[in-house]
Amino acid sequence: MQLLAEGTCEDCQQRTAPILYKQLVVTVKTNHMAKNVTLLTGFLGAGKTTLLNTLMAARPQTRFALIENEYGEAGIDGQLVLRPDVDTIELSDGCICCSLNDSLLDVLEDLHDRRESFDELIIETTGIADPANVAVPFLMLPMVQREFSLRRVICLVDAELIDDQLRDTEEAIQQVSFSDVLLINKTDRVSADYLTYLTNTLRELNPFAQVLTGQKEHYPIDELMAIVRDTAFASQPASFIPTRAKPLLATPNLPTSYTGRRGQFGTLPQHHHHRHSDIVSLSFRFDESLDLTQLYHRLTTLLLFQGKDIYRIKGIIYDASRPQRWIIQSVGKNLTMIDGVSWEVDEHPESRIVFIGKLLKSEGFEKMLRQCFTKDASWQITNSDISGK
Ligand SMILES: Nc1nc2c(ncn2[C@@H]2O[C@H](COP(=O)(O)OP(=O)(O)OP(=O)(O)O)[C@@H](O)[C@H]2O)c(=O)[nH]1
Repeated sequence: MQLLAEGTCEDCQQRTAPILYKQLVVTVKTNHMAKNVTLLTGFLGAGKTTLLNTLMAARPQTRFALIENEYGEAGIDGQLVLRPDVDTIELSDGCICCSLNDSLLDVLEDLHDRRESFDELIIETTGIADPANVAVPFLMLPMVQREFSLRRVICLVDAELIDDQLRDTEEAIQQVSFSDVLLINKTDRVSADYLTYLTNTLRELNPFAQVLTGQKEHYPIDELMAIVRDTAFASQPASFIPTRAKPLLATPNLPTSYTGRRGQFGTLPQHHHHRHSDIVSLSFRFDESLDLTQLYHRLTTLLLFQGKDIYRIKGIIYDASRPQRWIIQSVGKNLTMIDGVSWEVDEHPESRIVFIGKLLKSEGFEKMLRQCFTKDASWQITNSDISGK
């Protein structure tokens, strides 16, 4: 060990506090280099991508890397990210809290290899992810901790639907109870009294979280950013870590069975694998034109009669009678359709649509979509039962 009187950070060329041993200089340097990580969670359709776009637009100088996880096969979310310069890594057809946990480590290793190309990392989870499981590598693997500092877990909460979601799904409870910040979104859809009730309910469920409110285009970005920059999550004393995380962190004996993954960041214990009971995603992809008006009417009817079990519809639609792609979305019974960018001349237009809900069966959806095709559609169907992943 080399004795030093003082250190100079090679990255910022500023003098550090007097440091005695070279080992300590190394520690200071690695802390300096650790990339800040923000985990964005929240139930299906709560507004994660909407907030993400606002956050990134508000900080044009920051070079973001983004991990976009969606468990539908269709790969739609990446297309909804508005800043074209963002280094987006899409992990589709599974959830990084369980089936794709190893893939998350692979992506982190890859990002570490090109760490000079970005300043901060944002991870948008799927709407049914357990954020505690996504956080595990950042809290338990020393190699990951050294390179990535999980600063905050922000949970988007749909003001209108969260009450039902908390009643009906374990996933919504996990998300609310693990997060550091609960941002009640879509305040335009509820009354002020209801908002007060909701704030109290959420505070009871997670007394450690800061509760903020906001709506599309009016997010408390400064407040949110200040929180993101707050004390490193991983170094908080255990008493400040939300109750749900404690069993994970307090595991006295790590299981001896591992996934078998080989990589510089190590492996995760298998006991974090879990199932998303009953929630199914059906993904459809096809390259023939479909009638947008017809589709809109059929989806409206579908939501009217089956809305309770359909948590989310997302689609990018090709209608040959229109120059642009159309983005169709539903959350609860609210269906919206907006036009997106035009198809490029050399682009192969195709439609992708995903339905996510409780025990959905593909036959009915397939039949309905077939009825919306303008003519002779050739298409490909995939569906996946999340509970098996
Ligand atoms: N009325 C209203 N709608 C909103 C607000 N924020 C987002 N939305 C809409 O809610 C829908 C879902 O928003 P997203 O940002 O895609 O939600 P998400 O959480 O990323 O969705 P998933 O990734 O599928 O879980 C979109 O149609 C948004 O335009 C809001 O404050 N008010």
